[in-house]
Amino acid sequence: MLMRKIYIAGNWKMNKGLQETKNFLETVIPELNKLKLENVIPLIAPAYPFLEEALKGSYGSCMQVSAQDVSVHSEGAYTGEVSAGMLASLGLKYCIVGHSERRQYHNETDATVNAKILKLFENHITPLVCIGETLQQREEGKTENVILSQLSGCLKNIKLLSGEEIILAYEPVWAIGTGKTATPSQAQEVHNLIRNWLKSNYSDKVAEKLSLLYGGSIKPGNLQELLDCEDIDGGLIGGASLKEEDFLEMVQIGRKSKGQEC
Ligand SMILES: O=C(CO)COP(=O)(O)O
Repeated sequence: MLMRKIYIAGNWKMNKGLQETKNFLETVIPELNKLKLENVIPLIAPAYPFLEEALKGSYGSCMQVSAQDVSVHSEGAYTGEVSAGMLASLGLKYCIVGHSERRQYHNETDATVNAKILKLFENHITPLVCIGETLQQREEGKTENVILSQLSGCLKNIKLLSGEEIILAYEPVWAIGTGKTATPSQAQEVHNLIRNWLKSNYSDKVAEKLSLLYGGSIKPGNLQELLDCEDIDGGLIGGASLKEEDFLEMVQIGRKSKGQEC
């Protein structure tokens, strides 16, 4: 029996406006409603202005909606920022934090990510925390050190008991939007490292239950081989999640993987 939840999570980044968000949901939701999805959770992360529309359009279905980021602050004079409390007031249950694009273009550090996780916890929102090494770090043989340091920095003083309080995504920066996917064995190696770190730093239970997604140039054609890896529990998908038919195909692949009933 499958132990962990499998997420097919679309990070839409700065793509899709209001009408495109509506169109996506009008196509995808009726199809999702026909499926028996036990442990597979379809999720989309639209831009802030369309979260409410996405929540409305997904209401009553298994589709989950996530924000792409959150402020480290609770309220006040922070022009352009959106707090975890504001997201919670919409009824939002998930939020991505620490994406490499936030780290690269907005100078976010592991300490920033840590502060954001705490704010999300206070507001009962599940953080989807991204970590991953750059090409240079991989070529210099630093992948393991980088991943372990990101884990301890992002999860500093974060209490995990069930393992379902948080989702982690391993996204090698060199595989994002480049068409270069990590090979299943490269991805599995890092996922196994993360799973073992969770065992040592939390518990067997947390390591067993925590969903660990892979992200970076996933598409319908390569998702199955990634999901075949023991420690990969779904995908955080950029470009390929924007097309309705690809998203649905990837949900189907998730549903059929890991001995899932279908
Ligand atoms: O950054 C990603 C998801 O968060 C991955 O993006 P791509 O799937 O477009 O490579």
